[in-house]
Amino acid sequence: MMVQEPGWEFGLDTGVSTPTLAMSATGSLVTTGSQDLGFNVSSETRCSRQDRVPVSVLGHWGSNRGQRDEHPLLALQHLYQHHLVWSIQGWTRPAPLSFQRNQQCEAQQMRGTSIPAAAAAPQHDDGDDDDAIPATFSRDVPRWFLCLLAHFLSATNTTTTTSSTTTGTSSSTRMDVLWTIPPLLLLLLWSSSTFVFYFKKCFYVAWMMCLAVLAIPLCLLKSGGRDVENMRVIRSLVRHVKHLLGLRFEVSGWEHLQTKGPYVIISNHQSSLDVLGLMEVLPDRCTMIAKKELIYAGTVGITCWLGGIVFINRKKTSDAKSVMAEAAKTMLDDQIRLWVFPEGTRNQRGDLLPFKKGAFHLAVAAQAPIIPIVFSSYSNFYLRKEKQFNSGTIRLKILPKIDTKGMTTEDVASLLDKSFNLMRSAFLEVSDSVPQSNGTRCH
Ligand SMILES: CCCCCCCCCCCCCCC(=O)SCCNC(=O)CCNC(=O)[C@H](O)C(C)(C)COP(=O)(O)OP(=O)(O)OC[C@H]1O[C@@H](n2cnc3c(N)ncnc32)[C@H](O)[C@@H]1OP(=O)(O)O
Ligand SMILES: CCCCCCCC/C=C\CCCCCCCC(=O)OC[C@@H](O)COP(=O)(O)O
Repeated sequence: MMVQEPGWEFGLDTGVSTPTLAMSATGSLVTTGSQDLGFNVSSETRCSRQDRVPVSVLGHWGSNRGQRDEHPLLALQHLYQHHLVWSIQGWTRPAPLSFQRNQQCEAQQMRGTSIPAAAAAPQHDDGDDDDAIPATFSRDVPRWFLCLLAHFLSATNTTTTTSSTTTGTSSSTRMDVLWTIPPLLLLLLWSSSTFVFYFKKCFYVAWMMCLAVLAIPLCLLKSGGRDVENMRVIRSLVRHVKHLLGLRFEVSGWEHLQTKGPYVIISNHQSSLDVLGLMEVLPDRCTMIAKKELIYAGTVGITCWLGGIVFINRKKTSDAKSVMAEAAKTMLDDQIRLWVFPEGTRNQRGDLLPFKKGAFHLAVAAQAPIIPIVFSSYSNFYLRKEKQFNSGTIRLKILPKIDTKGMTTEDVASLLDKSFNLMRSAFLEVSDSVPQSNGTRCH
């Protein structure tokens, strides 16, 4: 029996230095039910390199390797991995195309006229192992993505078309689409580091939001409202997230956190991922100073509020100063520790930003010691510009406390300088020795 599935028609724009693949879901992918995947290329494809050339891809799923009911994705994967992507890359090389795979393609069985005859397909064998994935494969995400999108579009088209006629066919196709999603994600995760980057980032935010949904009632049950003790709940909820993102922490200097009473922790700030390291070492009765915008971060914002986080308006120094003066009093009254990011913003430039003065005023006002904590550079696993988010190790170095007893506002500048210099050399030291995700050392 000949089964017809909607399919794709690909156009390869060869007029630009990096060819892009355009596609539409208007073509037909015809399954013959009796042969291996077949490809077909129109004759004009081979001559008009400057034009948008239609490349019709014919294939079938169902009878590949004798399995009529093989899941479409397997056939699709087969198609992408071993034929389509390879062939399209082949197009960009001086060698002739290699849309060969199935010379027996039964073009005459195809529906519609937009798909050219099989006889026109160039039958070039470049001698490479068909199963070998090209080196540029993983960097070709957009093409991959378009291919996969084409599959979705065509499957959706089928759903729409068939649903008006047969409800049974419609629901089975819809099931096909649903079943395609998880392996599709796996395929993209396996093939594209850019996709991994966005996926991990979105996952991180979404997961934290979900955890916060859980944290809100737990905090309310624990303390009945806003309380620094809620940080214990938040800490235990967040601690596993590092595993989900493939991150490891190596902490040194635990003994320096054994200090009794209130203190001010200062640390460098590279990304929102710092929250994971922060929760790794967060002492009891410790909360943070954060920008006020964070309170609007949905469930995370509410959780931050419940955890007693002190929100400051960075744009209004006078407001921020009075909030911090108030915080110094609360520190002493309620025996609270405060974590401040003295850089005042996220920074991933491979060095520390000059410190703001608030944390040092705070410590002096409360006559509380400062405990610096340094996070090693994330550049061995996380590069925002390059869209890289691999697995990696983060070193956390807890430095000895710096006493502020007897200090006044006059001493703030020198206290800041001393802290900055200590943290900067610790940052360079821990970042230098941190293992790369590929096993080498970061320099
Ligand atoms: C289940 C899932 C739930 C997940 C929950 C996750 C929870 C974790 C949350 C983690 C939160 C992390 C948040 C991180 C951030 O938001 S970082 C950004 C916010 N933080 C900061 O900005 C802190 C650092 N900034 C400062 O300290 C600044 O000094 C500030 C107070 C903001 C003022 O800013 P600015 O004017 O730009 O800075 P200056 O340092 O130049 O100060 C100007 C003059 O003011 C004097 N000053 C500053 N502070 C004080 C003070 N406290 N008391 C008195 N005077 C002060 C300072 O000396 C300057 O004057 P002079 O130049 O010395 O005359
Ligand atoms: C309505 C919903 C809006 C959703 C917003 C997403 C909220 C983020 C959710 C989960 C992330 C988990 C931890 C959040 C804590 C991040 C704190 C942070 O890193 O803030 C950045 C701030 O230090 C400096 O900001 P800038 O670098 O100056 O900018």
